[in-house]
Amino acid sequence: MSKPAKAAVFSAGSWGTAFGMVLADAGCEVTLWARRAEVAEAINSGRTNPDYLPGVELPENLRATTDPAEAAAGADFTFLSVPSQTMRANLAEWTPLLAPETVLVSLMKGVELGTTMRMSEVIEDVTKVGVDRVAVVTGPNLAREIAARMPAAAVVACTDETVARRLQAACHTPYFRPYTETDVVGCELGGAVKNVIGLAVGIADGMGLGDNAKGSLITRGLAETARLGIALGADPLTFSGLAGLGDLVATCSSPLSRNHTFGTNLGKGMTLEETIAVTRQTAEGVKSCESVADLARRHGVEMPITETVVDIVHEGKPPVVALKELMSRSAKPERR
Ligand SMILES: NC(=O)c1ccc[n+]([C@@H]2O[C@H](COP(=O)([O-])OP(=O)(O)OC[C@H]3O[C@@H](n4cnc5c(N)ncnc54)[C@H](O)[C@@H]3O)[C@@H](O)[C@H]2O)c1
Ligand SMILES: O=P(O)(O)OC[C@H](O)CO
Repeated sequence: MSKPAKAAVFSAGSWGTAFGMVLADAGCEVTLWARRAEVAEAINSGRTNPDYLPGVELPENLRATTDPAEAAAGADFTFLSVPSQTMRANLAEWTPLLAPETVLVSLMKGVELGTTMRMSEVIEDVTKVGVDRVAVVTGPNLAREIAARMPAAAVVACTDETVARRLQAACHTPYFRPYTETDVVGCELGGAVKNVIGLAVGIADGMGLGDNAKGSLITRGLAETARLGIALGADPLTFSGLAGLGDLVATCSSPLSRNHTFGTNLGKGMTLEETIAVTRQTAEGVKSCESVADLARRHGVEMPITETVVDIVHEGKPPVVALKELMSRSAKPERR
């Protein structure tokens, strides 16, 4: 019998912990890196992470440490799950500690501000590891549902399909069904842009605009995601898969989505400051709406919903004004 794969997960937030459970259930030996000692202690002694996944009993083969070197040692796979905007600084610190042949896997759904890099690009840039050792896990995967072992499918993407297959085997459980992909660009853009569209749908829900508005935003949101993807060399079909439509539907329908909830609060009339104050976890779209809009402008791609989210979230434009402007844009064919 081959020995279990060793997995390091940085860090012990909602998704890092929930995905650590998936890996442990799939038979991996898992070490989570936690930023705070009390989180590591609660995981090791109480088999729980009360700050991020209250009420969830964690498996025995999942342990935690605050020592990044201990977490990284000998890992076949190193999973990265921190806020996208801190990834570069975090990884610069962890790079000297990484196991020599480890596959680096992004669990994150964001685009870096300033550079407009996707997370796999940031990983390659900081570690100098080749694309064939950098992978992505994405799809409709709300952490709380996964932690309750509710069924979900996902995509594991790497330009090297053999690596994607190894990763698939490492995280396949009776409730978590990963499919392989080689379109890393499309998978990452699907994940990052759905957070922005999730904010837009949340705003519409908060304003009480109804389900036709929701269906319209999801569909047109997917259209602008695909336009950006095509400009960046992604396969357009990726956006009708789990990383595109699948994740968009889960995010835009669920009260568990932090991005959707953030938008709903804004749509109900909370100020940005009030909304930030009641948001305890990472809502990536709040920052990534700016980097996605920047990326689109650099490539001459029109993303009106994304631009509208930037206007509301960062420019203080009232949602009713933004809605009027979005609806009165010049008429055009659906496909072009
Ligand atoms: N939660 C989900 O349902 C889910 C599902 C799929 C993907 N994701 C993605 O996973 C990534 C992480 O999200 P999350 O939900 O786990 O967020 P979270 O807010 O629950 O956890 C963030 C983690 O990052 C750590 N952290 C925060 N600032 C840090 C810093 N400066 N340096 C080091 N560590 C820091 C926190 O201690 C915490 O452990 C995001 O990109 C998100 O889009 C989340
Ligand atoms: O809670 P959100 O909005 O970050 O969404 C979580 C996952 O990305 C859904 O797949």
